[in-house]
Amino acid sequence: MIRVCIAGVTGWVGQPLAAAVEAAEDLELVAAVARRARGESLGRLTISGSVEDALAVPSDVFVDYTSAVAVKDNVLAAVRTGRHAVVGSSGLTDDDLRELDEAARSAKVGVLAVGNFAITAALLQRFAIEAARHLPSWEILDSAYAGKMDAPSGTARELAWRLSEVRAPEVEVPVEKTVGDVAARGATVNQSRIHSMRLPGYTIGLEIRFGQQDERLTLSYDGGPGATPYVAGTLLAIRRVHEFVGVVRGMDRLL
Ligand SMILES: NC(=O)C1=CN([C@@H]2O[C@H](COP(=O)(O)OP(=O)(O)OC[C@H]3O[C@@H](n4cnc5c(N)ncnc54)[C@H](O)[C@@H]3O)[C@@H](O)[C@H]2O)C=CC1
Ligand SMILES: O=C(O)C1=N[C@H](C(=O)O)C[C@H](O)C1
Repeated sequence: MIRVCIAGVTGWVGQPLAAAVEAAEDLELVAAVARRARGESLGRLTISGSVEDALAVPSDVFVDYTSAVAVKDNVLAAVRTGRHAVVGSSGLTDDDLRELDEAARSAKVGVLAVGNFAITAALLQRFAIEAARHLPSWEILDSAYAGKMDAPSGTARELAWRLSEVRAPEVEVPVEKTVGDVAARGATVNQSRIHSMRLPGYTIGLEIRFGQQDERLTLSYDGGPGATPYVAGTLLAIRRVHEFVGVVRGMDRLL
């Protein structure tokens, strides 16, 4: 039986994830965190108001679906107390992930940090890597709901990082030589250009556009209004994270 602690348990993903953990025969939800629901009951448990309180309960895997502001400290606290961690929350930078990797290695635990647990997003990433081997120029468009606080999205950051392992995209006019406002060229993440839009009416989406003379290729991912796609991927990560030591990024190693 894998004992699970979920931070962000009342959230869009946390809530259905807790129900799925409770329903699984090999998993047990032993602790949960949500600041505003502190003291409320969730099945047999009482929701903790802080990660520190939740980590006082013995558990094997800590799962974070809180926010870009809280995730780093939460996961550091979990790995330092010997928990494997599954990171759903977005907002972690490459430097944050290096710091978490160091902490996880010294505690000999695994951290699976996945920008997007949906299979369709994982497939976009795989197809984009293949395309980048043949097409040297691309830019990334990240779209999300108006209230999403972090940019670029975790999905976009992870894609840029994976593409950097293939090559740096070719650009004709170096971005710093832009005439006008350099910000109009988007953010540079691992050498890829990312343009983030935050608009009402949108949920979450990612597009990568490749271009070369006389032809274009666009790969596009669209997340719908429900959290179901993320729950299945997160359950897989909870079951497999004990196989790793240190930080592992992306769904690839699980597929
Ligand atoms: N990797 C993936 O596949 C996915 C990642 N996400 C990311 O997960 C995060 C959470 O997303 P949602 O579930 O939509 O958020 P949400 O706002 O619906 O829920 C957040 C939950 O975290 C709790 N929370 C917020 N700040 C906290 C803190 N400082 N300490 C303890 N608890 C705290 C809230 O009380 C709530 O229970 C976001 O960063 C989002 O980008 C969301 C969906 C899928
Ligand atoms: O904020 C969200 O909701 C999501 N964020 C993730 C990200 O930052 O990539 C992905 C997920 O599809 C939903």
